[in-house]
Amino acid sequence: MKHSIILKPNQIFGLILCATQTPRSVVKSFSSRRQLQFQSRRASVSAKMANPTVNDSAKKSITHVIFDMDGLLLDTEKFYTEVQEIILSRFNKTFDWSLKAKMMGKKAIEAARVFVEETGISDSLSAEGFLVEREAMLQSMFPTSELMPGASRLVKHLHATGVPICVATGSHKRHFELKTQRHGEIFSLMHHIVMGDDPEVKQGKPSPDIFLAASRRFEGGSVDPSKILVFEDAPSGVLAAKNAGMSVVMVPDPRLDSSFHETADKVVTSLLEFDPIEWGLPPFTD
Ligand SMILES: O=P(O)(O)OC[C@H](O)CO
Ligand SMILES: [Mg+2]
Repeated sequence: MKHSIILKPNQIFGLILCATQTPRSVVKSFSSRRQLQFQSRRASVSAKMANPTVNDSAKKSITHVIFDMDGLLLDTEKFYTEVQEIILSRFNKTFDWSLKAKMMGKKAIEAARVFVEETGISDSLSAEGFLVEREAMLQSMFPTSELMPGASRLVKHLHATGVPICVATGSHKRHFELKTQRHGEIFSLMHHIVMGDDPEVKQGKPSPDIFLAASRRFEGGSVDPSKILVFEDAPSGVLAAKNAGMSVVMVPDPRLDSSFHETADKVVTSLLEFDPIEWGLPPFTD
């Protein structure tokens, strides 16, 4: 008897993109279904292709936590927005949140390609040229980075109660150093930090590379992704966590279209709103 598999158009597109961008992940995709979420219409992140929300018993099995950095622990997304607005104004164009949603969380060169192509300025400004142009502005802004509300409280709480924590950021090392120079106390509590220019991070978010690399570096070796809770602000980051088989709490900027919320297992307006009990983690005592 013949068997046939019928895929929807967006699933076919997702598989093609997986095959061209992340061959290692494609192998996993057929057993997990999650890879089908990898891409969507117009190569942007889609919240419509959402995973089912994790059930209560899965939530209670969380043992480890991974934090995103830009826009989640640190209020640094505003710097990227500002320099992109400045550069686009030279071309009499405006920057908006639909473009922001496609760029945020990604590795610099990957976000840069999205920027010049989506705005139609690639004939005048290359992705590499864009990165050079914005660099001086960013270097002056990053040292002023501030923590997001609730970041210090949550990181200190998890560390104090013995929950292993780490950071997985698309930001590369040079920028990481500038952004965190006033926040050594918080970042020193992390067991490890994986950055976008790490050799194990072949593809930026929404590839699962960075979260899987982070999961392998905890004390005692590789941690089962189903026991890991990720905190993210970006659509590409939420998708990366789901592609890695992890649970994810999203803390989105209120200007981000709410359709991007659907992929997350939980959405909170601020880290202050997060309740550890819901995930089987030690309760706050303050
Ligand atoms: O959100 P992060 O920490 O992965 O950083 C990604 C880029 O550096 C900024 O969008
Ligand atoms: Mg982020």
